Amino acid sequence: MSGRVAVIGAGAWGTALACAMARGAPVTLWGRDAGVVRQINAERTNRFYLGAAELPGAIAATTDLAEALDGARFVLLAVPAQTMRAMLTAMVPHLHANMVLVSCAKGIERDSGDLMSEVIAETAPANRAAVLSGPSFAADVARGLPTAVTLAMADEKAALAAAEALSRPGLRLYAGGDPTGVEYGGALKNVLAIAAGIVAGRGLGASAQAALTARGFAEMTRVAEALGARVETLAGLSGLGDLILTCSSAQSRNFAYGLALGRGEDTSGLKLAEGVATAHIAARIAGDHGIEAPIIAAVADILDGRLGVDAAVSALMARPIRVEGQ
Ligand SMILES: NC(=O)c1ccc[n+]([C@@H]2O[C@H](COP(=O)([O-])OP(=O)(O)OC[C@H]3O[C@@H](n4cnc5c(N)ncnc54)[C@H](O)[C@@H]3O)[C@@H](O)[C@H]2O)c1
Ligand SMILES: O=P(O)(O)OC[C@H](O)CO
Repeated sequence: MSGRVAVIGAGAWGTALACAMARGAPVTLWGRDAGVVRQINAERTNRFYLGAAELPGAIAATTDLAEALDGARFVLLAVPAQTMRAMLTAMVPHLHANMVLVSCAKGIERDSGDLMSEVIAETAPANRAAVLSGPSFAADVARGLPTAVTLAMADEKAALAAAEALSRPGLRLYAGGDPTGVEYGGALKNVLAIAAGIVAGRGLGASAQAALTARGFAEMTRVAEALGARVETLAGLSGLGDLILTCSSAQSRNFAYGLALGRGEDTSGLKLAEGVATAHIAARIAGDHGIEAPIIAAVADILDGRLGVDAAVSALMARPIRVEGQ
């Protein structure tokens, strides 16, 4: 399976993915902001989102959706999760049934509780859906640093063909047949990274941060498994791999958001932290299914202003003693 690639969304992740894809073939990059598109084409930079990184000449940026999608075999969707449905709806008139739509966003739709693959299935039912997720900072991928992520589709053989077609020097794709697990891994790690940032910002120590990450992994696995994911998927790149990355680095915008919360700083004006929009719906889904997810619930309560950081930490430490792994 080979073919031209279109990337939708000229923010940090879309531009970084376009850089990687351009190492194999020409790529079109759609952005909604004419100034950003002009800068990419004329100056080979996207300063607001990627600083001074030099972008390859093989990227053709455009604000015209029809032009971006024309002749594309793979369409990489790199817009925020909460805008995915509107984006796809605008794309529908320009789609052909042979295009594979690859969600590269990490989040759960706030109003519906839908995963991005479900949003694709609902808005573009004639197209095959794939999800791409794993430990990958845009700045690293744009520079061509070694990165490995998972591409999952319901049909694992199709996923393998797509992973082969989209792997590039520096960007290695593993194939998977469990899109649900890959998506819950990517979405929930953002919520847990906010929690890890809070712990760091409050100065609670490296031991607490490690404990939070390990218990967060248990929680993420429990939630995803109850919703149909395979446990081994969560132990892979898109679960554990991404959790380790984002729970340990202030380069993560979700961690940075939590850091500010923990320090009592203003969070307005910070860059996109997808976990903020996902926390509440993730906590609700867990509650509706009777799944214990105390860290996710605490993050939702803190973000909604129902609970202070110190009270949340005390409540987590005071939970009944239980057997680990149950
Ligand atoms: N940045 C990363 O390192 C990274 C890595 C992996 C996955 N992701 C995921 O990719 C997704 C996008 O993140 P990002 O880092 O590119 O965010 P970003 O804030 O850097 O860029 C978002 C882009 O989406 C555009 N956008 C915003 N609202 C839109 C709308 N209503 N319609 C169309 N376009 C809209 C913005 O103009 C911008 O170009 C997120 O789900 C994120 O979790 C990001
Ligand atoms: O900056 P974050 O927190 O959105 O994390 C970026 C990527 O998801 C890391 O894999």
